[in-house]
Amino acid sequence: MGEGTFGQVLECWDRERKEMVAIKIVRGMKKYRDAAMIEVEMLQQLGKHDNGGNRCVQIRNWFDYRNHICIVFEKLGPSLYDFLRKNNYRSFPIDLVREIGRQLLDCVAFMHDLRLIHTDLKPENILLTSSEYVKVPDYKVSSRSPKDGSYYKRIPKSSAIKVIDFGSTTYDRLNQTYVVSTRHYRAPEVILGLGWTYTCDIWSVGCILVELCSGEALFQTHENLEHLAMMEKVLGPLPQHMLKRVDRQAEKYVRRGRLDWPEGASSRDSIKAVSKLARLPNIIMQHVDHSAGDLINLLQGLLRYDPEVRLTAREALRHPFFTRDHLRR
Ligand SMILES: Nc1ncnc2c1ncn2[C@@H]1O[C@H](COP(=O)(O)OP(=O)(O)OP(=O)(O)O)[C@@H](O)[C@H]1O
Repeated sequence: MGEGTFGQVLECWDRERKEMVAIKIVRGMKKYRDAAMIEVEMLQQLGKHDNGGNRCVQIRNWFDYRNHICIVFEKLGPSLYDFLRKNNYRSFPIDLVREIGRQLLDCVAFMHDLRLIHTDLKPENILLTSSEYVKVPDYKVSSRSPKDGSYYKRIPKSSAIKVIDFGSTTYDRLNQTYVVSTRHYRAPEVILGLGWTYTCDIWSVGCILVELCSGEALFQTHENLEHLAMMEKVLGPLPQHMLKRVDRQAEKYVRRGRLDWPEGASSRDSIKAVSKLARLPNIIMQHVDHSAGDLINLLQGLLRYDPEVRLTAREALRHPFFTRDHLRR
């Protein structure tokens, strides 16, 4: 069902419970075994508190087989990333983004209440609970080639999702500075070495929601300076007080109190990639017809540079994007 640096996930038949399950078979090396045992502990901790078990993937069991830790999970459907990819990176309808966003923030709020930080939220780690989908006509097809079957786009039948991959989940400790998150979803305070906490998950949620609306990752980059420049293009200048406190590693990205851009760029292509990005409201308005105003306002709260004033998961859940009566409009 999936593969990664950790090992493989296989679809299996549980003969005792008579159900399909997903078993993560972890590589035999010590560092992967250790990480797997932390994941088991986190999953058990989450499972104990997750009433109804519909936020995080449920662990059924685990065992050690020929030096491989094997974790047995309930079987879920495709990841949001797999779904987008098979759909030729076509965006999700806004009402689906809202339902997914609500569940994702509910899961993050639940984890944060338990003093846990996921640190690796991304579309690959959010699974639809069902693989079923419907095909609907795609009205935005004109600019795309129809050879990939693209007169239709897929919409999941159910919006139900669960979060997976608790291998990097950690308890909150003051001022952790090691690098976390997968690049595209990494918060500015992590890149700048300013120390991070719960709100690094909130930044990732902001990036994920934009991606679901547009179909493409917001910050497609592999370099720190280019990444920060992309953030400034989409969200405006980084605050002075953050640039002043950067650590030794990140000093090279700052000159005279501002980002060393475009002077420090590694290539012309890099400058081009940054300059072709639009401001956040424009990105959203290109893809969303209704509720764009509410969504933009929510995203501006989730993607605040200063982690101290970034929305918490509970605050985000109270935002009008989620609470307004959308059916009555
Ligand atoms: N319960 C499940 N049901 C269905 N598919 C699953 C399940 N758990 C994992 N998968 C699939 O296996 C993939 C890898 O699983 P997971 O993310 O837990 O491993 P990982 O250690 O995070 O791998 P990496 O860090 O390299 O991404 C997932 O992206 C998903 O496609």
